[in-house]
Amino acid sequence: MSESKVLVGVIGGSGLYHLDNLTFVETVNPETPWGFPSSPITISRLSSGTLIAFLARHGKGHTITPSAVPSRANIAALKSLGARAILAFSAVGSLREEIAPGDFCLPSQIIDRTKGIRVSSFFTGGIVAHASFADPFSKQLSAWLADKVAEALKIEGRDIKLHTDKTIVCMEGPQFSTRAESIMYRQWGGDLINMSVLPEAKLAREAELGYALIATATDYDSWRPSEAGVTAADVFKTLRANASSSRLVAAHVLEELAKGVADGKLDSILDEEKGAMTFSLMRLSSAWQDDKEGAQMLSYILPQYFGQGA
Ligand SMILES: CSC[C@H]1O[C@H](OP(=O)(O)O)[C@H](O)[C@@H]1O
Ligand SMILES: Nc1ncnc2[nH]cnc12
Repeated sequence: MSESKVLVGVIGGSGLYHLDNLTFVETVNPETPWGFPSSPITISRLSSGTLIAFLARHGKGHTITPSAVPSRANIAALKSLGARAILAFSAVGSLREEIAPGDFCLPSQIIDRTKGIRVSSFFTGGIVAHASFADPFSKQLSAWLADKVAEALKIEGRDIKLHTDKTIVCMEGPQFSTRAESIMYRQWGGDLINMSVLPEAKLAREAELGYALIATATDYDSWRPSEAGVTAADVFKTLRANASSSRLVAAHVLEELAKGVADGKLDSILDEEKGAMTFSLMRLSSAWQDDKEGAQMLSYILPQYFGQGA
C-alpha cells in the first residue's frame, strides 16, 4: 500500500465502474473484519498529488445486487485507507415531474423502505451504539458539493439541472416498485428513489465519515398514470450518459476538494462527522470490558474509542 493516506473515497453506482483523468497508483483489496469490499479499490492521484480511492458498489462487472452489497466492508475499507469523507454516486428514479432523467440531485433526507435483511450497523454484538441520523447526509459537505457540482455542469456546458434538498426513498429491490407504492412515496414527500443509499449512509455515520450522495435520475419510476412503469431498459438508456456526466463532475469536485484542503479551507467540512459517535456509544454496557473481540473489530473503524490506549 502506498505510504500516503487517501483524502476521500468515491463509491460508484450503476454505470459508474471507474473514474477518468486520474493517475493510477495501485489497486488494493483490504480484508476488513467484515470481509472484503465489493470490488478491489483503485487508488489514484489527482494533479495536485492528493490520493483518492474508488470503489464500485456492485462490483466491477455489476455482479452484486443492492441487498447483497457488503456495505460494512466497503465503508471500513475506505476508512482504513485514510478517507475522511465519502462521495457516493447513485442512479435513481424520479418521483417528481420536475426531476427529469439526466438531472443531478443532492438529497438531504432519506425514507427507509429496506426490509431489514441488510445488516445496517457495525454495532451488532455486545457493544451498543445509537448514532444520530436526523440529518443523514453531511450538511456542510452537501452544501459545498451543491456549488461545485453546479460549477462543473456549467463549465462542461451540459444543459443538466441540479436539484438540492430532496428526499430519497431507499427500497429493498431488486424488483422495482408497484404503481401504488410509487404514488404512496410521492404522498410521503419522496422525490427520488433508489436501492442503495442504505445502509451505506448509516454505516458512514457510525464510522464518523462525511457522506454525501450525488444522484443522477435515470427514469420516472412508476407513478405517472399514462406511462408504462419503469423497466431496467429505461434505466440503461440514460445510464451511460449519466455516468459520463458523473465522471466530469467527479473530476472537478475532487480537484476542488484537494485545492480546498491545501488552502486549509476544507478541513472542517471533511471532518464534519469526526467525534459524532462520542455521545452515541452506550459506555455503561459491560461489553466494553468483556467483549474483547468486538472491541478489536470496532477499533478498525473507530480506533479513538476502541484502539489501544483509548
Ligand atoms: C440498475 S437500476 C437499480 C439499481 O441502480 C441503482 O444503483 P446505484 O444506487 O448503485 O447506482 C439503484 O440504487 C439500484 O441498486
Ligand atoms: N425507479 C427506480 N427505483 C429504484 N431504484 C432505481 N434506480 C434507478 N431507478 C430506480
